[in-house]
Amino acid sequence: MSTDTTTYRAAEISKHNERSDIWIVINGHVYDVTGFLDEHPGGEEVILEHAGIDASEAFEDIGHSEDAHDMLKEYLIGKLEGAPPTAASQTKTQPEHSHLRNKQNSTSWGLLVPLAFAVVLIAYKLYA
Ligand code: HEM
Repeated sequence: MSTDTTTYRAAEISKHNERSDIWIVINGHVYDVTGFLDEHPGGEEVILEHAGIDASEAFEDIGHSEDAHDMLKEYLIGKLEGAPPTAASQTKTQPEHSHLRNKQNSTSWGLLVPLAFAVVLIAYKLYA
C-alpha cells in the first residue's frame, strides 16, 4: 500500500493521465483522484485538465475551502520527487517537425545550386 513516504517522479506521475487512472500533484504531494472525479463539486473537466500534472496553482487560485483542503488527505498516495510534472513534460521531448524543418532546409539548398548555376551561365553568355 502506498503511503505519504512513497515518492514519485514526474515521469511516473504523468502516466496517470486518463479518466480511469488520474493522479495530480498539489503542493508537492501526489493524489490519486480517480474515484473523486465524479464527486468533485467543481466538475470533472477541471480535474481532467490537470491529470498527471501539477495542479497546485489551479487548486489554490480557486480558493478551495478548508473542507476541500481536508479532503485531499483521503486521496494522498505519496510525495513528489524532483521537479513537478507539467503539461510540457507529458509531450515528447524531441521537437516536433524537426525532420520537416531539415527537409525544408535541404530543399532550399537544392534550389539555390541550380539557380546560382543559371545566373553564372547567363552572365557568361552576356559578357563572354
Ligand atoms: C483532489 C483535489 C481537489 C479536491 C479535493 C477538490 C475539492 C473541491 C471542493 C470540496 C469544492 C467545493 C467548494 C469548496 O469547498 O471549496 C470544489 C470546488 C471547485 N473546485 Fe475543486 N477540488 C480539487 C481539485 C481541483 C482542481 C485541480 C481544480 C482546478 C481548477 C478545481 C476547481 C474547482 C472549481 C472550479 C470549483 C467550483 C468552485 C465554485 O463553484 O465556487 N478543483 N473542489
